[in-house]
Amino acid sequence: MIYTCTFNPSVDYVVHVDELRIGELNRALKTMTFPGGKGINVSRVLKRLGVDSVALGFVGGFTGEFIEAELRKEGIVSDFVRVSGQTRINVKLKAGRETEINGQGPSIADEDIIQLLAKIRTMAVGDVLVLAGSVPSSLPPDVYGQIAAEASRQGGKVAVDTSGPALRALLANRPFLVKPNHHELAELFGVSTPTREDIVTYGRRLVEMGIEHVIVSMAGDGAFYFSEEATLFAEAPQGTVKNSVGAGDSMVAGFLAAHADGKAVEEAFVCSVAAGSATAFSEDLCTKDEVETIARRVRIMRL
Ligand SMILES: Nc1ncnc2c1ncn2[C@@H]1O[C@H](COP(=O)(O)OP(=O)(O)O)[C@@H](O)[C@H]1O
Ligand SMILES: O=P(O)(O)OC[C@H]1O[C@](O)(COP(=O)(O)O)[C@@H](O)[C@@H]1O
Repeated sequence: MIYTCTFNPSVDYVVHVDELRIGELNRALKTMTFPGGKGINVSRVLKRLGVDSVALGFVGGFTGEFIEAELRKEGIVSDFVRVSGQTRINVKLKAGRETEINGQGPSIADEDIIQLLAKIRTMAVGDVLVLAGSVPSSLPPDVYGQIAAEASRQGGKVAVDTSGPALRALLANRPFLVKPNHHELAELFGVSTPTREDIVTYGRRLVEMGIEHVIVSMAGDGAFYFSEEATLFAEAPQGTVKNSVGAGDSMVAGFLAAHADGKAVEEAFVCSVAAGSATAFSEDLCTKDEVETIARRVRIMRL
């Protein structure tokens, strides 16, 4: 089974305006509301690709209830810990360019973490735990490390999509998959504007640190895959970007879905890139048909 864990879920409120006028009244052309947060997006894309998962994490308030209800509608099993605060609302402004305002999220108490750990203890050997998204500011950044260590004790494998201190703290646990974007990778190694050579150097360094699969996404500039056996590069498929929120999460789901299906890494990487771009070209997350259509256009280069 694949478990996704979102410490800081969100209701993603997408607002389209023709032009953003700061300091004035703006009227939206269109608004949309989605259950969000990185692990939740991974669960939603996995479902669309025909793979079941259980969504774990912390939810609270009416926004938390919205997320649970939306996942139920999509046939996704969730087993969240209910916290006393309210799940955040993240504003995604589309005014030609994309601007995001992500909320802080509720406080998580020690008892909430204990409840989550109890759920992790039910994982079986070979299960995958996806730890994705930011850690609420009330928690120490190494909290993901504790959760990852518990998953490993159960014989589970850990996939990671987070950034900053939380990502740094998790590397010691040798996750089976990490998917930073190029900015997150550069930050990890203290570089401000990474060249492609830097990305290859640091991607390979993560492999040397014991990480089995490393995917580095670069939005419209393509993506790299690194493992002990291979360094691969894929150009980003061409298309019109409608909403790139969740593109990175879709990459994680695309890779895991193909991997769960026993596909070779090249094919899993193609599925990952296709899922990322299919999401970027959609209002919501990608569908299976869109991923399959775009996958036919993805060309992999072995370096
Ligand atoms: N402008 C774009 N054109 C085509 N594909 C895109 C575009 N933006 C994102 N993608 C796809 O989504 C993937 C993840 O995007 P990225 O923005 O790097 O991730 P994150 O959301 O984690 O920052 C890319 O590797 C690519 O496949
Ligand atoms: O936990 P964070 O880093 O604040 O990110 C949360 C946001 O990221 C998303 O999961 C989208 O992530 P990506 O665009 O990186 O795939 C949104 O649904 C959510 O609003």
